[in-house]
Amino acid sequence: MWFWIALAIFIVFIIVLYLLSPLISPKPIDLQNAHVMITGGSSGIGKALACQAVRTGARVTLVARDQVKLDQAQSEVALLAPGEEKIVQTVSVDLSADYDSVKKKFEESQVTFGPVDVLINCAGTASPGRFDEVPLSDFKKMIDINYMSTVHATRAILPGMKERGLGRIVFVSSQAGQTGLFGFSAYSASKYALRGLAESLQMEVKPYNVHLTLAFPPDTNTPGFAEEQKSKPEETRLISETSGLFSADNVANIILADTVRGRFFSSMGLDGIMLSSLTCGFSPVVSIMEATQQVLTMGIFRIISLIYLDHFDRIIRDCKMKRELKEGTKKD
Ligand SMILES: NC(=O)C1=CN([C@@H]2O[C@H](COP(=O)(O)OP(=O)(O)OC[C@H]3O[C@@H](n4cnc5c(N)ncnc54)[C@H](OP(=O)(O)O)[C@@H]3O)[C@@H](O)[C@H]2O)C=CC1
Ligand SMILES: CCCCCCCCCCCCCCCC(=O)[C@@H](N)CO
Repeated sequence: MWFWIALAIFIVFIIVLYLLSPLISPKPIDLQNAHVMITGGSSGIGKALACQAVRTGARVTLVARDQVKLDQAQSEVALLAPGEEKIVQTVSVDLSADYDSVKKKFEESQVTFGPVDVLINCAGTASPGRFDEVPLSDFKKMIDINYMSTVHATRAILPGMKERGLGRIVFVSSQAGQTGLFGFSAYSASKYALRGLAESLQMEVKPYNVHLTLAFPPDTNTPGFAEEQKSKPEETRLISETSGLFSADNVANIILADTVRGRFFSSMGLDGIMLSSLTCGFSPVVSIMEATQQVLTMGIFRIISLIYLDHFDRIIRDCKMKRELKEGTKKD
């Protein structure tokens, strides 16, 4: 009897929350004719995001350093929107270097395509390795490319969004920006930095109807991923593999859908969703449903995480043993 009363109260509670959700969720934005600027748009997840944005009717600016790769991506993406009108343009700039040139080039790109409605910060790179083997310069490189590029691009675009009282900004972090992992010391730190930035900034810009989305992809099949596989410690590879390998299209579709809805977290896959709930901390709330789910699942996800942590420790122990055995037989 009491069980059924409790269950009924719980169901009513969930229904009330569900009805209240629209009160705190931002209004979805319309991508039709919107100007979407994508850093890192010439490759991998960024290029897949550009394709998806164009399919939904947006005009897209691709930003990266290498003009050859940009031109190649531009023609690929433009094929998706047959017609006379130019819907893809490129900007070649090193986002990590000099803010003034980023600002100038971004201003020029808005003369032709209009003010940026959605800025997606996807430019980034990973150089995995053990803490004491990664070149010291790579620690700075990760901060410059993964973090400072995002600061520069966002700084150049945000004033316009605040003035118009409309905008979406995406930071592409990583699951390695939610938990530190073997071999990702330099990379993880730069991706965690994005979270601090996103939470601070979201609080500042919410009154201007600007919404941030922080995306946490797992391993994703891209040229960047193929490159990092070459130097990745075996431990890092095995640990990352638990979360699966996603296609760039799959990741891009989820990020874009969450951006349109103004969700703060964008995660993919079961592990990704569990990890986001577990590590939601003090992050902004945009949906009561999401908040309820976080509250109800946090404890159980912590228990599950202990099993994962133990599994990761075993991987690391086994790899160490295997290496020592190999070195031992070499000496003999
Ligand atoms: N692939 C994966 O497994 C995962 C990736 N991520 C993150 O997603 C993002 C995209 O990754 P992915 O698609 O694999 O990467 P790719 O290496 O395939 O593409 C990276 C893009 O960023 C651009 N870029 C790099 N540095 C700069 C710079 N200084 N200034 C301007 N543009 C730059 C590159 O162009 P150019 O070199 O010409 O400048 C390219 O367009 C990254 O931030 C990555 O950390 C997160 C989780 C998993
Ligand atoms: C309830 C708790 C669930 C816990 C699940 C934990 C799963 C951890 C797997 C982490 C995978 C990290 C991939 C990083 C990808 C990346 O950023 C690089 N490829 C860089 O390009």
